[in-house]
Amino acid sequence: MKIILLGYMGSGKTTLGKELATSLNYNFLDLDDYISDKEHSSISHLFQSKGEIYFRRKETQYLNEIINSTEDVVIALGGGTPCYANNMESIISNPEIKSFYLKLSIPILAKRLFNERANRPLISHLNSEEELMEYIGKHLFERSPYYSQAHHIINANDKEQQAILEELLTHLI
Ligand SMILES: Nc1ncnc2c1ncn2[C@@H]1O[C@H](COP(=O)(O)OP(=O)(O)OP(=O)(O)O)[C@@H](O)[C@H]1O
Ligand SMILES: O=C(O)C1=C[C@@H](O)[C@@H](O)[C@H](O)C1
Ligand SMILES: [Mg+2]
Repeated sequence: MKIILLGYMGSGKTTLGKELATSLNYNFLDLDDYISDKEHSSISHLFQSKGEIYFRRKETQYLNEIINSTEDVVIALGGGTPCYANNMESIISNPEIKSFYLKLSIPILAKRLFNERANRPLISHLNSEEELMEYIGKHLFERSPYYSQAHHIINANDKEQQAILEELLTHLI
């Protein structure tokens, strides 16, 4: 089986994905790290040097490579992965995959991301938490229709990592 965590930047996909994989004794794969390794470049540098369209093409290519493999794995997607090409369709139509949307409110995401925005090329130029909140609000509005197609929607607001992990596990065992 493959378990996919998806959601906005900063929603905890990478952090939680590692924990979930350990609990299930599965391998863990972070799609952003996978792209960085394959392309020998950080995501920020890839955006700068080759542009977002190139990044999105590679993101879809590597997503398909991973989901068509045979191993049991927990996969943390990039924040935008579900919203490009036919990525969400590939995920929900595959009977081997269970997907989870980690849903968080705009103010919580903004608070979390403000100090971590440097490595996230879409938001690194924003100068205040208010500006970031405005950006996230608009962006989430566009992305929610994709995220909401996940098999399960997990309300992750104000929840400790352990509580979210336990909730995910109830859907898996
Ligand atoms: N349940 C939680 N409560 C509080 N903080 C959390 C929780 N889960 C993750 N975090 C923190 O939120 C930040 C973002 O988490 P993480 O990098 O896992 O998000 P992500 O969804 O993988 O983001 P991206 O899409 O940009 O890769 C980190 O600083 C992490 O420690
Ligand atoms: O939300 C997005 O579009 C992105 C999120 C990150 O995980 C990276 O995949 C990249 O910075 C783009
Ligand atoms: Mg991540």
